[in-house]
Amino acid sequence: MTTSALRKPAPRPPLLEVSGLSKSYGTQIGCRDISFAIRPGEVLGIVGESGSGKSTLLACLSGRLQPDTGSITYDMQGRGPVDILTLSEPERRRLARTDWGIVHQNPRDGLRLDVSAGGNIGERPMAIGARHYGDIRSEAQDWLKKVEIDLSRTDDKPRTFSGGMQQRLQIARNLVTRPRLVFMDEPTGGLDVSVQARLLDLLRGLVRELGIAAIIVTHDLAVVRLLADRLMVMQRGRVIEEGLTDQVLDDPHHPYTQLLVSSVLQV
Ligand SMILES: Nc1ncnc2c1ncn2[C@@H]1O[C@H](COP(=O)(O)OP(=O)(O)OP(=O)(O)O)[C@@H](O)[C@H]1O
Repeated sequence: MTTSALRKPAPRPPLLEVSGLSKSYGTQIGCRDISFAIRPGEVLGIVGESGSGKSTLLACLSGRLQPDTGSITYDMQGRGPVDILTLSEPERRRLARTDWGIVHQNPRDGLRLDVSAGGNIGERPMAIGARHYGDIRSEAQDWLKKVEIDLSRTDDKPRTFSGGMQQRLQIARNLVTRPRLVFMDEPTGGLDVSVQARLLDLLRGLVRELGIAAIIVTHDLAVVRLLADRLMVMQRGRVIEEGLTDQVLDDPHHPYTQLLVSSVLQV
């Protein structure tokens, strides 16, 4: 056997690596000294009470907010790891269109309400070069089926949809181009409990099927229990506990995480 046959393949670099990220609003801490890495296909949950810095962190990661310090390195296809804070605005927008998805808590923030449901899904493939109308429409309809929206609604505008349908459409719009990383901000927030459960099942199936990495911000432990491989718990802008989701939830070490877990169990 040659020595090269014995050599182990080099470990794949993280898809996203965050180091020492901080953001303040004047004297108010948004998030402070956050570091973590996420690998391809991995789902990271971020939980914490209101005001703990989850949205600030997510906005910095997805390029919507400029952090004060720290670095965010993303493994770009065909280019390798780049610090996204050094990308030009057009480069960052292109990355957001091709490699990333962003699922907002309020689906109306992530949909074009006056464009048909099919058009909402077809826009992303078109933005990256798809031109054949028949193919785009049939792909849009495949996705409507996947997210359980009746095909008779293809040409209807999402403003005529229920909240749950709008959220499912937003998910289809984001996943149609098979992004490698999806940012989700309270994806089931504002929905009825029964609608939430179905949506969570659907999301879990899609994320696993497509092997997408995701960062999910929520205050709902049921969401992370079902979707996240790993969990970070935030309080007052800092990460106070992290680890495998089941480990953190079944054996929380930090008093705040213990409180969070026990308050859910008491409900
Ligand atoms: N635009 C802003 N200007 C000033 N302070 C802000 C701003 N946005 C957030 N903050 C402050 O930063 C801290 C973190 O807020 P952030 O919205 O990131 O928390 P969160 O965990 O996402 O809360 P929620 O779950 O309520 O959305 C809070 O103290 C908040 O008041």
